[in-house]
Amino acid sequence: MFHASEDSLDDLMRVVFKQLLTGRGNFVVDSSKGKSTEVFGALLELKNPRARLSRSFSKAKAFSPLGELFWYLSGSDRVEFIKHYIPNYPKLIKDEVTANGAYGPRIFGKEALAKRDGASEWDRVIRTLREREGSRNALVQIYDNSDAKPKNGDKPCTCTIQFAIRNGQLLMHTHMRSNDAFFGLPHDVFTFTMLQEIAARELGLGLGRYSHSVTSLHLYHDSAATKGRPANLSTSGAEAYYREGFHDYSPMPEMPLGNPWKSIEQVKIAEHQIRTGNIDHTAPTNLDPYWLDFIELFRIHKIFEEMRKRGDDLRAERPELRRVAKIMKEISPIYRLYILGRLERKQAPVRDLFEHVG
Ligand SMILES: O=c1ccn([C@H]2C[C@H](O)[C@@H](COP(=O)(O)O)O2)c(=O)[nH]1
Repeated sequence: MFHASEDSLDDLMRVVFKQLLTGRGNFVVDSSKGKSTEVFGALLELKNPRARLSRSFSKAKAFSPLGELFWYLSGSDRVEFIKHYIPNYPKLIKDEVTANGAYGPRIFGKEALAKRDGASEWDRVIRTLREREGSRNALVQIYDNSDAKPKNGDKPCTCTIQFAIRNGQLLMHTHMRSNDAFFGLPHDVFTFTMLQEIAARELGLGLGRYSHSVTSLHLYHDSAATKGRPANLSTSGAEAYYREGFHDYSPMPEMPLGNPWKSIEQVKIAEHQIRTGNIDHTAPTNLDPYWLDFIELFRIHKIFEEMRKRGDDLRAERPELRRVAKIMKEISPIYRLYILGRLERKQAPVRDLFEHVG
């Protein structure tokens, strides 16, 4: 059994990668998704669930986990939606249209309609905890026995998410049957700890620790792209990440107090508008900056996606990059790292635009 308890996602990834790159007792497994090194039976704890975004050079990603979170919150199983944030998704699940294993419909109902009516699994869990603080019953089962039957390549990797109140704080424990340490783990820790903080706010409780157990925690071996499978550079990526050393500890800001669902609904509308082409959609001005920042990140992601699709030269892109620089000055400085990461090669020729940011 592998066990790690750390303050931040980066510290957790560091010890997990160390185990998978150099630890003892690992297995080498040849699965349908490729060869991997596996630790069988892992228990991870994140002491501060807000330290859920990597601050590294190589794994600093905010747009795709945030997109995936809002995919869940929207109760969507549409590949079109998640593809906007994770372009490889259809290849990974071998379906262009429907993600059979999507977590959102299972937690919030299809298109979150059950959530709107207070009848989703999420609402049941919240009610259970309101009725009985000591409950050990506040869980949502995600993987279902029927998932074993071949529908498409996409079987949920998460078995259960469970919440509990201890010492006045909301704890959360996720159990996964299978977790890709390089790509899946950071996304899953981000989305689940966000759900934990949403539930804590809805219940008016403090945010406790996050724990995460995995049956097969694995790191794929590097492999070239084949017809059905994208290239995988997880092992060399994990080595590069490990060589970076220790990372800055910068938790995300706290979610505003009070029931967050009204704000979430507004962000969901804005996300949909922006993703589907209304890039100038303006959010209600009474929305807390915490949530407005997410909308601006969705806007920046869309701007970059459109630029990538058009493939213009930097001169043509300059007005849009100026807009990105302006947004960057206005939102929480914690997100600058992720925006700068997206600029990559663009940064040098347009350096002047970004000189006075931060
Ligand atoms: O939330 C998720 C969903 C999928 N995976 C990874 C785990 C496996 O590497 C792969 C699924 O493959 P199977 O376990 O279904 O073979 O996707 C995750 O890490 N997290």
